[in-house]
Amino acid sequence: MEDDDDCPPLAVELPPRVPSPPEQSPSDASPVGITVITGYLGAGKSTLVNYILNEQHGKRIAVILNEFGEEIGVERAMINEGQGGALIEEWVELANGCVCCSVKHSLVQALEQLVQRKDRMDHILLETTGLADPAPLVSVLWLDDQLESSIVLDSIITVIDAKNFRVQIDEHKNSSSFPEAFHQIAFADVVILNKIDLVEDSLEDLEKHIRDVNALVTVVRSVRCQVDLNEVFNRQAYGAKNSSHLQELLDYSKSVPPSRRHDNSISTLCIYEQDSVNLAKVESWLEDLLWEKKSIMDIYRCKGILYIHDSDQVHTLQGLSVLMSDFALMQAVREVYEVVPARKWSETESRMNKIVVIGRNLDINVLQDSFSGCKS
Ligand SMILES: Nc1nc2c(ncn2[C@@H]2O[C@H](COP(=O)(O)OP(=O)(O)OP(=O)(O)O)[C@@H](O)[C@H]2O)c(=O)[nH]1
Repeated sequence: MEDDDDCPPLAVELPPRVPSPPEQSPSDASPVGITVITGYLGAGKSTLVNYILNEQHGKRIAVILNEFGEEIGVERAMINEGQGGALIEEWVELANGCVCCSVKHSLVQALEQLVQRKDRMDHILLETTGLADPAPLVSVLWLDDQLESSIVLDSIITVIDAKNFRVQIDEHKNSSSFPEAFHQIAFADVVILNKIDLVEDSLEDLEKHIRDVNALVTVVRSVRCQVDLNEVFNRQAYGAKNSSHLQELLDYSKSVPPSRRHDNSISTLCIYEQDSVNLAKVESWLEDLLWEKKSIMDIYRCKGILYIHDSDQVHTLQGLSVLMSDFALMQAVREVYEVVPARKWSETESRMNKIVVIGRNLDINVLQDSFSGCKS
């Protein structure tokens, strides 16, 4: 375990600009949305950040970068703060390792610094290093008690280099491993399929590979990450109130036929159950699924709608699996899931449970049967 006291300061606090607005307590206003930008080395993450900062969208953006020790300043130097475009209110760099592995405290500290002045920003972008596994990071942003109500995880965007992805798919076609990029796709709410100017063959085929991994993801094609910014801001991918969007996604995923894949590939499956379920049983099922790992299945993420016995509310479910080793500095992050009432069932809709599961070695029979055990 690292000793935090020996570390250099991890977050750089900049002096306030003049005139300083009145300090605001984090609970004073609505939470600030945060978008996590992930993607393989060189995919175009900095290009996306620069594009967002320089577009005329009227939002004041704060950016958090994470880099490894010797690189400090490199990423920052590559970011163009924008002239007449978005205003960057704060810069915070995180040193001493990757956000996802060991610097949870400094990330929370950095975010706390930002939210102290959240009246001066509308949105936060967090650009991760290329090899980052987004899961632990997402769980910190999503569920950390210290940050609760100050920030809200808006979405995860994974930038993919279309040309490189094509090569990776071809290389892994006959092997039992899968491209690292697949892992980042599994956690994404939006995939930006970037550098399409460098690809001559079918983009549909690439999109199909992406959707085979994650049937819930929105795919946007781009050159130099020039995307419609409505795809970036206010997606509320983790919002409990976003049940109608979730419903659309679930209905969409139903229409995606399961394709033939290697047994160990990452894929999406959907569980359906008509009968109402018991909330406590569902929670214990989720804990088994996400934490205990009793089977060979590796669940990365799940999302769904629940029909809870004795409740007139549609409940939404979001779950995330994070390896214990990722939590060297964290405690009590055992159950990384959330089940919350979202809205009343309408008279016309048929009540049922639908859960999309994204993971590796998925077995629909095991998932379906074990969930059926939650019936009330
Ligand atoms: N041809 C082409 N080049 C692009 C496109 N998008 C980005 N690039 C270039 O690709 C290179 C890498 O882009 P970056 O934005 O630095 O990628 P990154 O993901 O931030 O890279 P790391 O920080 O090293 O992980 C740069 O030289 C960009 O100019 C694109 O759509 N087409």
